[in-house]
Formats: sequence, structure tokens, C-alpha cells
Amino acid sequence: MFGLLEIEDLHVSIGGRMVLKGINLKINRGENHALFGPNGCGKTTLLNTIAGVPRYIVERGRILFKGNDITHLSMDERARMGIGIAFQSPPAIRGLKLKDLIKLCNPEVNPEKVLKEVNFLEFADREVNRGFSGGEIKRSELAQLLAQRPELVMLDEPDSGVDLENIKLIGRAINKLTEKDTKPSKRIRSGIVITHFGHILDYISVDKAHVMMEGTIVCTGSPREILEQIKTRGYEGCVRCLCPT
Ligand SMILES: Nc1ncnc2c1ncn2[C@@H]1O[C@H](COP(=O)(O)OP(=O)(O)OP(=O)(O)O)[C@@H](O)[C@H]1O
Repeated sequence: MFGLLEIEDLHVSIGGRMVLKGINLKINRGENHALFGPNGCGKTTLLNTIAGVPRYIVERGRILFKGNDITHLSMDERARMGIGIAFQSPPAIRGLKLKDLIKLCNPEVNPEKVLKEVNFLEFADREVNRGFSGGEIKRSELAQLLAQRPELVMLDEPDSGVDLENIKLIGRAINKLTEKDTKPSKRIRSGIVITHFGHILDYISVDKAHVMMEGTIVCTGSPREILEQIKTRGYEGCVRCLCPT
């Protein structure tokens, strides 16, 4: 199948330290992948590198998106090609209202309608992320992505800090972004979701999961099976059991 995203032997350093040490990953159109792994193994680094955040330096390997080598393109160019990301800790933006940022993401959309989808209408006139709680930041980021409608959506811990009622809304928005509400043959959009506890997996459809350890992907398999193994055996035990070398 045609890979929307293909990553080959990716090595990335940050602050002079090699964090990603040979990532290989293929995400086909219509697929949603989950990424598990212990703190500091490089999950955020992988997503931020795909998005093109400048401080992440690609030392070796390449990233292909829709068949094009995007390894050295700017963040802006990648966003225009269809890559969207919800950051773990996005900055606050003084002087810019959330509804105006949503309009900047896509002038065609009605910001109020988008904000309603994530139960966030009352924040339309607030400055972006300024004083937002952890769970509110997640809804703010998702509203921006719903406006942008990227072909590849990357979500860094979308369930962290979100209450039980809003996690359902967030799940529905992610399924919409990855077109899980559309016939499989019509899906063109894909996703990558980082989650520690897997709460969001009760609300979204995920096709494959990967376990990352020390900068590489060490196991790939069924999201439910991997999550169960991590819960009972820990990361290393999960890998020994499901993906022994
Ligand atoms: N600016 C930096 N300079 C040096 N090291 C950094 C820098 N930013 C991140 N790192 C290191 O890179 C490693 C990978 O960080 P990353 O945020 O990708 O991990 P993660 O798997 O997403 O972790 P978590 O689950 O805690 O969010 C960590 O050891 C982190 O301390």
C-alpha cells in the first residue's frame, strides 16, 4: 500500500545529544498508529522532527511524505503539505484570540462551529493558551487541527489532563481527523498518537502500535495487546514477550 509517511533510518540529535537512533516507520493512508514508550525514549522528538521543529537536527536518514523527501523542509512548508501537530506544551500567544488563530489555520471555516465540536466555544475570545488548564490546551490544539484538516495528524498525549467527559469529545475529534468515521476505501488521512496510559484508546480507532525504547522502535503490533503487556510486564517485558529478537 502507498505510504503517506515513510521514515528511513532516522537519527536525530538535540542539544548535541543523539536521541533518535535509527527509526524506521511506515504509515499508510487511512491508518492511525499509537506510540508507547518510557519517559525520555524519544517519542516527542520523533513527532517534532516529522513536524520540522528547527532545534531537532537530522543527522542521518530521511523522512518521506506523500513520496517527497521533506527531511530538510521548513515547518511551514510541511504544514502546507498537510502535516499537523498538537504539541505537548504549546506556547501561549499574547494578543491573539483563539477564534482568530482558527481563522488563520483555515479562512474557510467557521471558528465557532469548530470550537463547538470540542466543547470550547466559551474560549473563542480568550488569548491562545493563555492561562488555559492542561485539558483546555488539548481542546485548543484539537480545534486548530480540525480547522487545518491535515493529511497526517500527530497528537502528543491528547489524553493527558483531560476529564472523563471531554475525553469522549476528544476521541470523536481524533476519529474525525483520521477519518475513522468514513468508509475505509475513502480514507486518505492518517494519524500518530502518543499515549502513556492508553485512556484515549477506549475512544479512538487505532490500527497499529509501536513501542519505543532508547531512540528506536523495538516492537510493533496490536495496540490492545501491546498496552496489556506493558501494563502487566512493563516495557521491557512487553518487548521480550511480543517481539523477542
Ligand atoms: N534541548 C534538549 N537538550 C538536550 N536533551 C534534550 C533536549 N530536549 C529533549 N532532550 C532529551 O531528549 C530525550 C527524549 O526526549 P523526548 O521529549 O522526545 O522523550 P519522550 O519519549 O517524549 O518522553 P516523555 O514520555 O517524558 O514525554 C530526553 O532524554 C530529553 O531529556
